[in-house]
Amino acid sequence: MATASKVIKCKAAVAWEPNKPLVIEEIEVAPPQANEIRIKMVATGVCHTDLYHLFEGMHEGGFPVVLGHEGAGIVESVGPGVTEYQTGHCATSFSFLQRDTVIPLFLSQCKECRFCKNPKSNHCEKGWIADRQGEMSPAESRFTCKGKKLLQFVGTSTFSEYTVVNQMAVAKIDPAAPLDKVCLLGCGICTGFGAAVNVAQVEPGSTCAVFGLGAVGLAAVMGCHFAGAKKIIAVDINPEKFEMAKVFGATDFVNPKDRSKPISEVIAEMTNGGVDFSLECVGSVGVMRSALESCVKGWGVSVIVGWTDLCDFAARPIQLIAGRTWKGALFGGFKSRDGVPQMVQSYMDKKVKLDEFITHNMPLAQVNDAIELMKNGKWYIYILYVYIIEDLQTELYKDKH
Ligand SMILES: NC(=O)c1ccc[n+]([C@@H]2O[C@H](COP(=O)([O-])OP(=O)(O)OC[C@H]3O[C@@H](n4cnc5c(N)ncnc54)[C@H](O)[C@@H]3O)[C@@H](O)[C@H]2O)c1
Ligand SMILES: [Zn+2]
Ligand SMILES: [Zn+2]
Repeated sequence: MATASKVIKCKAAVAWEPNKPLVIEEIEVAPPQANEIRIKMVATGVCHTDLYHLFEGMHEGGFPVVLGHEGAGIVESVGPGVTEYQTGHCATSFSFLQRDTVIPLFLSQCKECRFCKNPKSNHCEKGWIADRQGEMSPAESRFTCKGKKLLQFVGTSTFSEYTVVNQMAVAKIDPAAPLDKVCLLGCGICTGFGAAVNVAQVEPGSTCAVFGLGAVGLAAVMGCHFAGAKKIIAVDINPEKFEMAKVFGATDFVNPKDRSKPISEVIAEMTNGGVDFSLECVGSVGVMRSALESCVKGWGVSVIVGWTDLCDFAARPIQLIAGRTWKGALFGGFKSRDGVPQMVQSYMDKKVKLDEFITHNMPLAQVNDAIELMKNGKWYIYILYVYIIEDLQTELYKDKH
């Protein structure tokens, strides 16, 4: 491969500092080192966690950084020690056909640590998250721009045409899967769906409430429906989200702004004392409490999915003594390298929806428009690296679309 072992110059959206628009820059991407894979990105989504880092997180050491962490791409080259991922050897433009298609992961699965070996957890202790959670990026990076090191957000950085990721954080997927859809499985969809199916373990015939209807919450609604819940109450302060929630299986809709009572009381009245399962997909400590209080005493389970590391949260001990369980879930409880290819398969088998989450297609150059749309609650945003797709569409996508 002509680019292997060489520094690649390409475009990336750089966040130089918090609260400022991203800047499209030419960056240098170093070749992969031992156990690393350099990936040519094809498509990426935007997740609220990117916005959280840019506008709210206050991670002083977290800039300059290349954001983006739910993408899909093609293996361009691999470093020493990488044997499971192929780059192909054909020099023609058709060489992409022979290369592995992959989804980079913010959560690693080394398959060797005690957490990876324990089926009860998906918290690998080898990835960046183990000791750099406060900064949201590993200390090392393969990116530079104008002589400065750029951090790789959560070890991935999908707002770049190329990125380098450790093989323990890369999922190899079905090469027939459309990358411009399955990229969404890199974060939000697995997070919400798995929180319902793997972590809450929603049961057939049960009642559920999902708070927050961004991509994560909509995926949680889809998970509740997949698991056979009979009543799924969708809660959001933006009523425009309800039509979309219906598509994924929501049966009832509550806008807290229309109610004078606490939402937990409204839900208790709708469900004879509270739901069996509730999921918080907002990232607000007040909503977390409300979701817990919306669960029925005795057996109700509430799962925290929304992300915030800036505040403490509170509840009365009696709420747990009364038999409720309060849990949290990272990446929907999926062991990442095992779970993502399985979810890709579920999409290919039409068991989970992805296309319905996509509201906008944009080139990387419009990344700031995408961020604005998401800030304004325009559902899910999806960025397409059109210039790369143009290269590939006659190869990868022929006869498939
Ligand atoms: N735990 C994990 O592994 C993980 C992974 C990815 C994302 N997240 C987090 O999940 C959360 C949701 O992500 P997203 O991309 O879907 O975000 P989003 O911004 O698209 O959606 C959030 C939704 O919550 C609604 N909302 C705001 N305040 C509300 C309130 N008081 N009551 C009800 N609804 C309210 C908004 O209108 C919006 O529809 C974020 O906090 C994100 O950081 C967690
Ligand atoms: Zn995310
Ligand atoms: Zn591990």
